[in-house]
Amino acid sequence: MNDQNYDALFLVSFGGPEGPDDVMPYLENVLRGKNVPRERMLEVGEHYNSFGGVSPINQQNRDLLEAIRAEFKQHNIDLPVYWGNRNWHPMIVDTMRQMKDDGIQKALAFFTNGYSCYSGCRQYRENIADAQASIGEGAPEVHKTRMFFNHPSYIEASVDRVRTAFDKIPQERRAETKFLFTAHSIPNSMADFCKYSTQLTESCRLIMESIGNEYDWELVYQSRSGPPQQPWLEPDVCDRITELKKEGNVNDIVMHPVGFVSDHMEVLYDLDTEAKDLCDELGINMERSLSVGVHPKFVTMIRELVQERIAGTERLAIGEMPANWDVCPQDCCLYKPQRRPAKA
Ligand SMILES: C=CC1=C(C)c2cc3[nH]c(cc4nc(cc5[nH]c(cc1n2)c(C)c5CCC(=O)O)C(CCC(=O)O)=C4C)c(C)c3C=C
Ligand SMILES: [Fe+2]
Ligand SMILES: [Fe+2]
Repeated sequence: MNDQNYDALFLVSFGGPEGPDDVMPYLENVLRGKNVPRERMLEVGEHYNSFGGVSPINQQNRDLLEAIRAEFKQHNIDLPVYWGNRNWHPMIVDTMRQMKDDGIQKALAFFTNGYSCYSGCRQYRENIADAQASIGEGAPEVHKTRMFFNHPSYIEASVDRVRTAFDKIPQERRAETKFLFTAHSIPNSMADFCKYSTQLTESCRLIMESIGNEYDWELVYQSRSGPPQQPWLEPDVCDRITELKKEGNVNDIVMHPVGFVSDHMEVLYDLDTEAKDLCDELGINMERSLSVGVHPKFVTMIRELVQERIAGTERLAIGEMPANWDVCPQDCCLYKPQRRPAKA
C-alpha cells in the first residue's frame, strides 16, 4: 500500500496554439533540441494555420480538467486539480509556481499519455525538474501516475469509441473491415529505449479482444517529423493505406488514434484531412474513431489511478503485461537525439 499524502492532482500535457501568432513560437518550443528539418516545421505550421492557428488540445484539456473535478467531487476526493503544458500556456513552470503560492507541497501528476517513451514520460519528468529548479525553495514535489495502456477502464473507453465508428460500417461489409490503430511515429533511436510499440500493440490487442478477434487489425504510425535519412517507426498510415489498396482487399477502414487521448491537430490534419483525402481518392470508406477524450470511463480511470496512490486500492491491469511501475527506473525512456553532422 502506498498511502501517500498528496495535496493536488497535476494534469500535465503537451499544449497547443490558440491563435495564428502562437503557431511559430509553439513549434519552436516543440522542436527545441530535436533533429527536425525547418521545412517540416513550416509545413506543420501550415497545417495549424489552415485551422485558424488553433489546436483543439487546450480546450480538450480544459474539458478534461472539469470532468476530473466533477469525478473527484462525486467520489469525495478532496484534491484541487491544476493543469500545465510543456509547449504552450499555461506552462508547467507557471502552474507549479501557482501551486507553491497556494501552499501545495506534494502533487501527483497525470501525463496525457499512456505509453512509455521519451516524449511522453522522461521529457515531462525533466520539464518538472527544470520547473522545480527555476522555482527554487518551496517548489512542490511531484510524483507521477503510471502508464495506463493496459488499464481496464482505459480499454473500455477505447472499445466504446472504436465500436461507435465500426457501427457506421454497413452490416454486410463489417466482416471485411480493416482496423488501423495509429500512434505518433518516433525515431527508432528513441523507440530502442522504451516499450512504446509493445505497449501500443498490447492496447490494440486488448481493444480487439472486445471488438472481435476475427477482424483484421494493424498498428501504424503518423506525424513523422524527422529527416529522411533517420529511421522512424513504420509503416506510415498513408503508405499502408496505399499498399492495402494495391493488395486489393480493402473497402472499409476503421481508424483509431490509440496513441493519443484527444483529437488535437495531429489527428485533425494527419488523419481527418490527409488520410481521409487519400481514402476518398482510392475509393475506400474511412471511419475515424474518436480518441478517449472525456469519455466517462477514461475519467474513471484517472480517478482510479489517483485512488491506488492515495488509498492503496488495487492496481488494475488486464492482458499479458503487468501494471507499469509508479516510479520510473533511472534509465527509463532515455533518448539522445542524433545531431545533424556539422558542415565541413
Ligand atoms: C523526436 C520525436 C518527436 C518529434 C520530432 C515530434 C514533433 C512534433 N510533435 C508535434 C505535436 C504533437 N506531438 C504529440 C505527442 C508526441 N510527440 C512525440 C514525439 C515527437 N514529436 C511523441 C512520442 C508523442 C507522444 C507522447 C506525448 O508527448 O504525448 C502530441 C500530442 C500530445 C498529447 O498530449 O496528446 C502533439 C500535439 C508537432 C507539431 C511536432 C513537430 C512538427
Ligand atoms: Fe510530437
Ligand atoms: Fe518512465
